[in-house]
Amino acid sequence: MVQETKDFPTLKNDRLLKAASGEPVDRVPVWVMRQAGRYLPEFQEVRKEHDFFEVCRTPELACEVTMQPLRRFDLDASIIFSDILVIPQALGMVVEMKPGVGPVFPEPLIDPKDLSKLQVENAVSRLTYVGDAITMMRHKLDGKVPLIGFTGAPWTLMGYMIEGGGSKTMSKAKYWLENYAEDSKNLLNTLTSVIVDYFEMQVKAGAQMLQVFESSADYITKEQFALVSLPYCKQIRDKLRDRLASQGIEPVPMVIYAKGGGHSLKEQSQLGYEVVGLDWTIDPTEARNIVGPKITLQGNLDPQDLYKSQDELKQLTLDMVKKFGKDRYIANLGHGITPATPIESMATFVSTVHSAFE
Ligand SMILES: Cc1c2[nH]c(c1CCC(=O)O)Cc1[nH]c(c(CCC(=O)O)c1C)Cc1[nH]c(c(CCC(=O)O)c1C)Cc1[nH]c(c(C)c1CCC(=O)O)C2
Repeated sequence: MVQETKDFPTLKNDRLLKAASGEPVDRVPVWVMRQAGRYLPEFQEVRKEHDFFEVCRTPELACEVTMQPLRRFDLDASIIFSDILVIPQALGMVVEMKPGVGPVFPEPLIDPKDLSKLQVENAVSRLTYVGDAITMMRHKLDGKVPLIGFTGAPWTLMGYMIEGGGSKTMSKAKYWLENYAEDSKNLLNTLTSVIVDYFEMQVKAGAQMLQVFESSADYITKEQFALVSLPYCKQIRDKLRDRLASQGIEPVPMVIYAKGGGHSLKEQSQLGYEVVGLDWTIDPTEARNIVGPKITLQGNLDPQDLYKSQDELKQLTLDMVKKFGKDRYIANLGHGITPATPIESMATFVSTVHSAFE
């Protein structure tokens, strides 16, 4: 099988990939969701000069901000700087990032007739800048740590496309599920197929692990999760595998992270993903009992714990890591790091994870 499609530098730190495949590690690997972001003054500097999506679309800028946290902290992975909302953009929707507000869609999907406006054909061709950033980043990393690619899951993307931005209730998207069931399915299928193309492109460009962000699982019931999330996340994994195998390309490990999906850990562990990401509401010991020994768990410190004293943070991090144990575990927060987090806390979190079993 073809291992890599490009001539990339040799990987020096493979703890993340070892943990994902269940091999023993010398110490627990750690990275942080949103590790490139507003809590870093150097990120703010870049954002003063450039619009958020301009950073995403310009490989040099995307690589620069991807690199920023790695210069400061002893992280075991990098994640390409981008956003889950580049997929709705590639489908022809306008998405703006408003400071202090978040993402805004001036023209969200109102009812099913709006689906015909989506430019589905060859949507991935409008995302080549992500692949370019990934390839450039693999060279810039010089094998320091692996590079993670990502996508939003279909339900989470559908939510943003219908709500027109963040929502406290997802009431409009849930209205679609109830009242436009067939159209909702069509939309979820469309997103699934774009995501498979997008992940294929990311792997070919050099992504070494892939994470699916189902960040809006917390708005739906366990029953709805089984209908609108699990089957599509499974299809993403299975279709991507087939697609890569047919071209002789080795698959990369995959992470499913469903914020609020703690009610369905068993089901998530049966999707064929190597790693299940946990939010902070789930107890590590319970999670391990539910998923069994053959899945790698990732997570799950409450991002708010980074606002506590350094001593408290150390203790909470140690307690967490000890509960998860050294093997089949990737340390992370239970959701993205928040903008006012003290930089010192990030350093404490990373070094505490690394020293946990010394
Ligand atoms: C739901 C979601 C989005 N984007 C993402 C998710 C899933 C993860 C999660 O649940 O947090 C994923 C994402 N967004 C961003 C990354 C970059 C890679 C990383 O360092 O983790 C990743 C992995 C950059 C970003 N994406 C965004 C920022 C901040 C925007 C800015 O610079 O103004 C960053 C660094 C903006 C964004 N993008 C999105 C929202 C809701 C917001 C606004 C909220 C916020 O500002 O934190 C959509």
